[in-house]
Amino acid sequence: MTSPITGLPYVQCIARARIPTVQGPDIFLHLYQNDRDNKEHLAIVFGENIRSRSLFKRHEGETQEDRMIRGAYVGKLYPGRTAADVDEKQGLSLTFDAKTGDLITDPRTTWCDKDTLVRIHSECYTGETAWSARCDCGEQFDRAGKLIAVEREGDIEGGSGHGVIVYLRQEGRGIGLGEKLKAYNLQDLGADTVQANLLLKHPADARDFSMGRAILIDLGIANVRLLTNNPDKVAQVEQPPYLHCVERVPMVPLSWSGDHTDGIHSQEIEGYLRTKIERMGHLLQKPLTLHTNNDSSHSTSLA
Ligand SMILES: Nc1nc2c(ncn2[C@@H]2O[C@H](COP(=O)(O)OP(=O)(O)OP(=O)(O)O)[C@@H](O)[C@H]2O)c(=O)[nH]1
Ligand SMILES: [Zn+2]
Repeated sequence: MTSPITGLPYVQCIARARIPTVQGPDIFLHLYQNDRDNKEHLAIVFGENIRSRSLFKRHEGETQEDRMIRGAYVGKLYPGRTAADVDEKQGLSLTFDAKTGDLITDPRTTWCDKDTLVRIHSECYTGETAWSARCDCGEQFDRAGKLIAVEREGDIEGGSGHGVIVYLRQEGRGIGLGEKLKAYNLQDLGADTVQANLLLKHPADARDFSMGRAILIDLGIANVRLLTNNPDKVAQVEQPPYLHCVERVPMVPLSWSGDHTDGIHSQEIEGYLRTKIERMGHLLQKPLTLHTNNDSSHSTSLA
């Protein structure tokens, strides 16, 4: 199979499951396969009615039980439920094109035509799992989930329980964990995050967001409110006429707000954020407390 949209990878959601979370709302984890790499890219979906077109499409010969096991069900699963396409308890039912098996989208059961809060997140094992204070990935991941769940936080309009975090397996801005660890050693030797990549003969940013676009389109998202500071991501989410960024929602580091006790505090994160602003064009207003390049204690002959 190839994607019907020129240039985009062909993506297929092969399974979805409800995950109750310690943060509050249930999320629906979607696992995607694609025709470009062997990685399992993910979509963390808030809202049962945001539906993957590839997941919900009827497969020839499959039973209602098969569909429930794949996660292609409406409403909520409960012991003894027999139909995937109908949730009798909630009075919900899905309909399909008899010829193609495609889901027919109905606003009573499927999220459509709404501006949707989205984060396109790239994997960061160190920041999300190993508590790294070198980068802000873990904090941004948590904040994205919180902002999608709430109605409003300060002057930011949240997702009120609807939104998507697309989780792309492009660790280390696409260079992989091994190369990122080498880049960290170069950073301890005085290079910044961009210089370290270049010294390793990688581009400053090796990522490709076409997978993210394909996944959002598969989820029926058309108008994106994108949680990011990265202007490149804003540009890369555009796939006219299918997908548009209607708003950029900034992600200001928690350590810059309030009484400065929240968030990540380390010399490394200061250098990282400073480089994102000064060398990668990130749209953040640098606070005065963030040192400039000239007073960095990291400068060595490498820099
Ligand atoms: N090569 C390299 N990758 C890093 C470093 N620090 C973090 N990363 C990776 O950078 C990526 C960060 O991705 P995101 O947080 O999605 O994006 P971003 O470009 O920072 O933009 P925002 O949306 O504003 O957060 C992840 O893949 C991390 O693994 C580093 O020092 N070197
Ligand atoms: Zn990170």
